[in-house]
Amino acid sequence: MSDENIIEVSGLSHSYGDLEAVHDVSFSVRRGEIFSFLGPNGAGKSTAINVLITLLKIQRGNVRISGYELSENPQGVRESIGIVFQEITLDRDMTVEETLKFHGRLYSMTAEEIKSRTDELLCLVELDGKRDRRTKELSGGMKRRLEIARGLMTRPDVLFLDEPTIGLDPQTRRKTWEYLRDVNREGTTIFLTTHYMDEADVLSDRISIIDNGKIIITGTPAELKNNLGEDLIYLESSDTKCSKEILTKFPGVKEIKEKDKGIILSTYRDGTRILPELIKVLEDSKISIEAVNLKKPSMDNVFMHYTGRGLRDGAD
Ligand SMILES: Nc1ncnc2c1ncn2[C@@H]1O[C@H](COP(=O)(O)OP(=O)(O)OP(=O)(O)O)[C@@H](O)[C@H]1O
Repeated sequence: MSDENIIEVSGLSHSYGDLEAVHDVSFSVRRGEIFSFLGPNGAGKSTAINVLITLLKIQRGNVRISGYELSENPQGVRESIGIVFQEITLDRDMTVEETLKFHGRLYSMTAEEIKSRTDELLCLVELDGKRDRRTKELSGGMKRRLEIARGLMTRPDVLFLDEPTIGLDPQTRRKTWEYLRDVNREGTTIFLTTHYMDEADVLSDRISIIDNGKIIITGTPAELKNNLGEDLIYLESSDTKCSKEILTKFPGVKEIKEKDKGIILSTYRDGTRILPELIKVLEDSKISIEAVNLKKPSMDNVFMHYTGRGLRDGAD
């Protein structure tokens, strides 16, 4: 395993009877990154994550996490990971503090370690003031934060989260993203599955789009969007007609339309790269630029491009 990669997966497949839920999936996660599986319901995300966290027995392929080969040493893998499940799995009658302490004892942490880690994590997820509350009295967002804290009790190398913000309201989702970023800044690698495009987009260092059990493409959110090309550039200049004539034949420009006081260009390649070149060409022709706007494709466009269909954003 390369030191850089904390998770390495190659040729992973998993079937339920005749149904192949995960098909020949390969990817790696670098130490310290936030990596997401983005795909619709039924894409195979939970199946894949459940194999990685040792809940499902590996059928085909190789998985290496934190230096442990999953098929040879599932216990080693278990000890190096933390898990936050899709469903709330808290004991309703335990208090916030008891939840973390119980987890620490379960994993044979020393009393001293349990106390200091509990204090640290309750501060991190801002539940310090709720220590003595029973978990059944917490809001959905607080429960999720407590589960994240519990997953971090043993200082895992990697925290796995299956749909971390499912069922939460938009504001609580954003707050949860902030906590996850803080956790990541502390040095924990994060692997998550999501069907929310905005979640994958704003939170991840890299994303694998998964559909029908297969990884369609992997990249940073910017790479995935930039690769699509077809950015839209709005440009107002001192001479609209002349600008249009000059830019029609410009390499990378797909189409030009006049709009409002200027022109709109759609591009074949990354608009951030074409834009400075366009500006230079116009300025060389003594045309001055008065306004510019660049619109990048969204993750919706990316998903649509690679899978041929849409994935509802922000919906359950
Ligand atoms: N225990 C099971 N037995 C049989 N089929 C299953 C089982 N679990 C999942 N599947 C099927 O495997 C496929 C992948 O499901 P999986 O839950 O991995 O997808 P997902 O992307 O995580 O979706 P979701 O977010 O809805 O859980 C689906 O067709 C699903 O119906």
